[in-house]
Amino acid sequence: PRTTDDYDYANYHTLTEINSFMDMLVQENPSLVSKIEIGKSYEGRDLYVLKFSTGGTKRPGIWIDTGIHAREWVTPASGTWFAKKIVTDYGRDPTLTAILDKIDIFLELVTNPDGYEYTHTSNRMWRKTRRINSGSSCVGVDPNRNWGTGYGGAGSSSNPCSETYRGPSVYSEPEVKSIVDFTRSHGNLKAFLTIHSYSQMLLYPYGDTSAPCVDEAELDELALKAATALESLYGTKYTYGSTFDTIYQASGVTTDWAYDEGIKYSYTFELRDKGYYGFILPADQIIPTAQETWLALMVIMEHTKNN
Ligand SMILES: O=C(NO)N[C@@H](Cc1ccccc1)C(=O)O
Ligand SMILES: [Zn+2]
Repeated sequence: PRTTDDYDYANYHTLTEINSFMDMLVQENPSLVSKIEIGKSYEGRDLYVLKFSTGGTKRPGIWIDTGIHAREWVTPASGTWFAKKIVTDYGRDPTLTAILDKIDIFLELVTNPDGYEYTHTSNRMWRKTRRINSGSSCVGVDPNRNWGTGYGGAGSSSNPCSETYRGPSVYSEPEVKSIVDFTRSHGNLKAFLTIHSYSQMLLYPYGDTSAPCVDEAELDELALKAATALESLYGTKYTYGSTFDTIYQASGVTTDWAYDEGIKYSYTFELRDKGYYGFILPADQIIPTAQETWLALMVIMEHTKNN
């Protein structure tokens, strides 16, 4: 495709195609979109973040990442649609325009590029990074067990062959450490949204413990509003709650870390479906999934702007 208008949002794309989408989007919208490199993956690929900003300095920011788990293809596909939606709606949709006039949005589309590439070339069901684990024939670290809060807890594994292997040390994965460093140097993120699939859930801290987080009441009420908005489009039903209560114990996870960094509005989305297709969601569900999820994201971003 020569422009982001004729990019095929209704299909899955390679890393190369997603990278060229980002470059086209920046070229077409130079006053709104820029591309930041926050680091390199284990295998040396660039870790790119799209920044959507209408100006200012040190404005509050909202972080969204997709594709942290390699096989969860509907998430970078949805993220690409989100990116196009933002540039299309700015100046047209009053709610989105009001958000972007006050807050920056940071969107990392392919958060685990080594793993994503591997799902295209070798193993569609790959989840983890592609770190070579010394002393083991098993490859990869679970980037959703490598974060600081709760690192090493019962909801993660010390076995390199496990799909929830926590890694040799906290923040060992450059894909994770790059986000940690970016977040801390930015210092003014107000929401942290990490997008996974599948299960149709909206999860807030904590995953590592059953203990409620300080802001549980507010996060729960906001999750209800977001899930209700999502369901309003196509009737897709989400469950919501703390990770520990809603899905299972998980330690060293993104959302717990972000919350403990002081980013109150920290959620994990688990997109479609509930297991019928699972990670292999048909491409004809990409746009409906993105559209309904966007309604939930708008609720959370609006609340973040107003609080
Ligand atoms: O990989 C997935 N979903 O995509 N399962 C998530 C479940 C989850 C979600 C949020 C926080 C902790 C755990 C996982 O990392 O085990
Ligand atoms: Zn996942």
